[in-house]
Amino acid sequence: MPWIWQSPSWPEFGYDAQIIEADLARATEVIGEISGMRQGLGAEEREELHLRQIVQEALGSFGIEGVLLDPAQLEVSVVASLKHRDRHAFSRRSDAIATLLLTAREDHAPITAETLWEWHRLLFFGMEVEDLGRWRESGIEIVRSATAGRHDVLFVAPPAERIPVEMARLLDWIAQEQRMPLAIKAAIAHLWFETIHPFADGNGRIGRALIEHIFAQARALPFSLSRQIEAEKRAYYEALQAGRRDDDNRIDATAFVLWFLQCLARAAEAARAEAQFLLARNRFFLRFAHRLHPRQENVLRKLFAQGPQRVAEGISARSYARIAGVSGPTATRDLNAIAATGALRRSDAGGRSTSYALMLD
Ligand SMILES: Nc1ncnc2c1ncn2[C@@H]1O[C@H](COP(=O)(O)OP(=O)(O)OP(=O)(O)O)[C@@H](O)[C@H]1O
Repeated sequence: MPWIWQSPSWPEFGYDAQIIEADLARATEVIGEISGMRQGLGAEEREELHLRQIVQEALGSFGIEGVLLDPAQLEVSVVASLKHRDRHAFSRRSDAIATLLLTAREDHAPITAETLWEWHRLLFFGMEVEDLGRWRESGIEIVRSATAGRHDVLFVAPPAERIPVEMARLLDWIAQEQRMPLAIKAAIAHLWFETIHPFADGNGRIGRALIEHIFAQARALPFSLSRQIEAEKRAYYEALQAGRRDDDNRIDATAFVLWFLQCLARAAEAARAEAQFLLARNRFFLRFAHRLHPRQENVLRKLFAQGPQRVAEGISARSYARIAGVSGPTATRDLNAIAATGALRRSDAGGRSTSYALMLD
């Protein structure tokens, strides 16, 4: 079977503007809403959201099989990278990943082959991988579930000797293309990059960093898209396959572009909920912190750190005692004192199951 890169239309990617129109409008609208919400945050809150975003992205999408990234370690690395953006000496993999993610989002220089090689070195910092920091030197095929002796070849990428020319053409297109809506440009660049599959490993992750980089040319995405792609991996793979239809004189990428825009909107909606939660938390402490004992505030902050679901469950004397490291009677006394400030409301259940709801506005 001839592969798409063997077609005479390669690499003329196109899409049906009418089919994607509504989804493009939706994605643009919700991204705009989040950017607007961010404008309304204080500098500290914005920095916190940014930090969370990078950490989530790294955790959700930049781990390596079998080598888990430690969230706390990663946070330290991201904070350090945010403070010293030009640093080049790392001792840990999490430092290198944090630098990769920040560079992809914040470096406005046109992307070159050297940039991508550098990202590849950062991605695999401290690890032994084939063709580190350069294009792959052997062939690659993408297979579906390779079981002993049998597998379906989904796609064969272009041979290694074509990569320098193919990548030069893609990078040139990224530099030149100015008219296309950014979200569509990012989708096509990603699809094109994955079709070339220029590295021996890490093509998914570098391709996702490329998306962030393209958005950052105008305005960095105010949330993590990689995390959403990771959560929808099966549909993503199908969209990659479906988004390369040979259509006489062009490659019809409509199916992939459509999926990408919808994924973008879902990521933005999740980010909106997170930002709203953060704002509600800040308003909560603004209203009540001055009336709380430091231990009480500390327990409530720990609860918020566990996310919206945990906060919605409220807190019992038992969990308060565990979090604060105090006895049951002290926990009950503290909870009643907090309830007296109006920050908590005691549930009617009573007895051992008594729980206190947090009074968010
Ligand atoms: N049919 C396909 N054609 C082209 N590219 C594909 C296809 N299916 C998957 N891909 C891409 O290949 C990536 C996997 O390639 P590779 O293993 O080199 O990347 P990775 O970064 O190590 O993996 P991951 O994306 O799972 O983190 C997928 O993330 C996807 O972007």
